[in-house]
This record gives sequence, structure tokens and C-alpha cells, in this order.
Amino acid sequence: MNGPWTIAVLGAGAWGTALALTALRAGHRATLWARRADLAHDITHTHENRRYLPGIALNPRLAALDDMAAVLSGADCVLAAVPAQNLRDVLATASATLARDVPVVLCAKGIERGTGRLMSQVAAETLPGNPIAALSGPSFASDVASGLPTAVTVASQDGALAAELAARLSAPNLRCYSSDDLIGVEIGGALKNVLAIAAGATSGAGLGASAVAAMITRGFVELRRVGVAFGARPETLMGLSGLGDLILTCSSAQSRNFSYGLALGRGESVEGLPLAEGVFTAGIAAQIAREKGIETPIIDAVTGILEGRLTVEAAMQALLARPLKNEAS
Ligand SMILES: NC(=O)C1=CN([C@@H]2O[C@H](COP(=O)(O)OP(=O)(O)OC[C@H]3O[C@@H](n4cnc5c(N)ncnc54)[C@H](O)[C@@H]3O)[C@@H](O)[C@H]2O)C=CC1
Ligand SMILES: O=C(CO)COP(=O)(O)O
Repeated sequence: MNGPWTIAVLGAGAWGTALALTALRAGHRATLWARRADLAHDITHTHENRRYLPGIALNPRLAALDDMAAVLSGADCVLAAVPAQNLRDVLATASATLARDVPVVLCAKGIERGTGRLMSQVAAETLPGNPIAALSGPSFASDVASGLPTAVTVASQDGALAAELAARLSAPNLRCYSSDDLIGVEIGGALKNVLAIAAGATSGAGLGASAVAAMITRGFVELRRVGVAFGARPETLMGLSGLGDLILTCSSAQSRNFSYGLALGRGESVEGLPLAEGVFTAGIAAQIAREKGIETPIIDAVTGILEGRLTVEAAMQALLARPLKNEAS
């Protein structure tokens, strides 16, 4: 289909709002679905998402509704930007009204806790028949919403669909590359959040920039090991959705995952901190790695800290005391 698309964005949090603004910048029509009527009202009438993107003036053409069926009606494409653990419920609701030929682009980064499913597997189960893609890469919502530039990857097992979506979703400030390595793109996005908690904790514990760099690098080794076991291509893991997003998320307090780790490292309360997807993905990622016989000491350490079995100090000591080995092994 030529001409502008009608894009439905599910989830009116920071990322859904940023992506809807980007879709408008790309010349499309975009409507947000918000779970809560007051948030939908705010976005439509005050042109600000005060809860999730405070201080950023929204395009007055951006409307939000709390009626999912109305948002999905006539959509040429759906962007799903709700948290990973809520994706199944949201897509199950969408399945009642969404036409089966409409592509769904998954924008959450995580692994489903109870099942170990990647987001594309959740979508395949809840929306059988819909073409599925994922969008992932280094992209803080507030940067993207403000019009700052970045690049991401749009992946689908159908390479032609990925290329079409990448072309359609690219905007003046968002350069979308395409890939047919869907799993590779998803794994990078999910695991970098867990590793950002580790990097944040290292920094928060005052262990120094050298330790943070070592943590990121050895964390990337774990990301590659798990990714390859899932069938991801190494070059995908080295790309925007893997290494690119790992660098971003592990090096800035703008990241909620890094900030969560910072608080842990400083011994501060994490009560009430904003969504940090790595908190939910760590345990299931560690379990999957164990089942596949993959060594993931950093992901295991983050899990131990989150479950209250390890202090940050004890986890660091245990990592440093591991048997010495060849770096390439
Ligand atoms: N914020 C960012 O910079 C980026 C976030 N992402 C990913 O996007 C996903 C969403 O993140 P954000 O928008 O940042 O989170 P957020 O916390 O800003 O917003 C989450 C939104 O989902 C809604 N929500 C929560 N539980 C829900 C449920 N049970 N059913 C329906 N909606 C529900 C909330 O009301 C809110 O509107 C996450 O997986 C995150 O990793 C990806 C790239 C960038
Ligand atoms: O995924 C992100 C940037 O690409 C956002 O990271 P946080 O969820 O840690 O803020």
C-alpha cells in the first residue's frame, strides 16, 4: 500500500508515546491506546504525557483513546509498546478485533517470566497469522520524543516485510535498519536490560569506571553465548539491538535499568522506581541459560541480588574469585 499509514500504538507509556510521535513525523496517522482514560485524556487535550514523558510537548495531532478496538480499527500497522510481562494480555485483547493481515511490531524488551517465551513467541500464540516484527536498538524514549536522532533495527523472519516496515517507520530522527534475524534482535534487547542492572550496581557500589567497562564486556560475552544458543546471528548481536543498546543502557543514568542497579549498588531502596524490565527478565534468562548449559555468571549474580540471596558486595567478590580462564573460552 502506498501513501501514509494509519498506525495504532498500544501502550501510552514513554516508549509508545515516543513512537507515536515518530510515526507522525514520518507522515503517518497515529493513535495511542492508553489503558487508563485519564492518561488518554491528558495526551489528547493537554498535549503532554505528564506521567511518563513529563515536560515534552506532544504534537497536537497525537490523540489517545482508552478504547482499544477503536484504536485498532482501520490500522495498517500496530506498534506494541506495553511492558513485556503484559504483552500477552494486551495482544489477547487485540486479537478480538485486529485483522489477521495487519503487521504487529513488538517494541517491548524482555522475556516472559512464566513461560520463557520471547515477545515474538507470545505474539505467535496470541495473534496466530499476523505478520510479526520487532523494533529494537539504542533509543531512550525521551530522546526520540524530543526529536534527537538515533538508529534502530526492525526485524522480521520475513526480510521483505522487515525492509518495508523499516522504510515506513523511519523518520527524520529515527533511522531504521532492517534484519531477518528476529530472534537475534529480541535477545539483545531483553538481555541488555539485565546487564545494565549489573553495570549500574558496579557503578553504584563505587567500584570505578574500569570495573564497569569490564562488567559490560563480560556481560556482552554472556549475551552472545545465550543469543547464539537461540540461533541468533553473531553480527546481529554486534549490531544496534545488541551491542549498541548495551552500550547505551550500561552507561547512562537515563536508563531505568542502570538506575535500578545504581540504587542497588548504593544500598538505596528500589521501592517505587520506574519500570526496569531487567528485573523481570533476569531470573528467567538465568533459568534458560542453566537449562541450555550456558555459563552466565553475571546474569546469575543479578538474579541472586534481585532475589535477595546475594549482596552486591558478595556478588562482586564471587565474580572476581571465579577460576581464571582463557578470555576466548
Ligand atoms: N522508555 C524507553 O526509553 C524505551 C522502552 N522500551 C521498552 O518498551 C516497553 C514499555 O516501556 P515504557 O513505555 O518505557 O514503559 P512505561 O512505564 O513508560 O509505560 C508503560 C505503559 O504500559 C502501560 N501498562 C502497564 N501495565 C499494563 C497492562 N497490564 N496492560 C496494558 N498496559 C499496561 C502503562 O500504563 C504505561 O502506559 C518496555 O518493554 C521497554 O523496555 C524500548 C525502548 C525504549
Ligand atoms: O531500552 C532502552 C533504550 O534503548 C531504555 O532503557 P531503560 O528501560 O533501561 O530505560
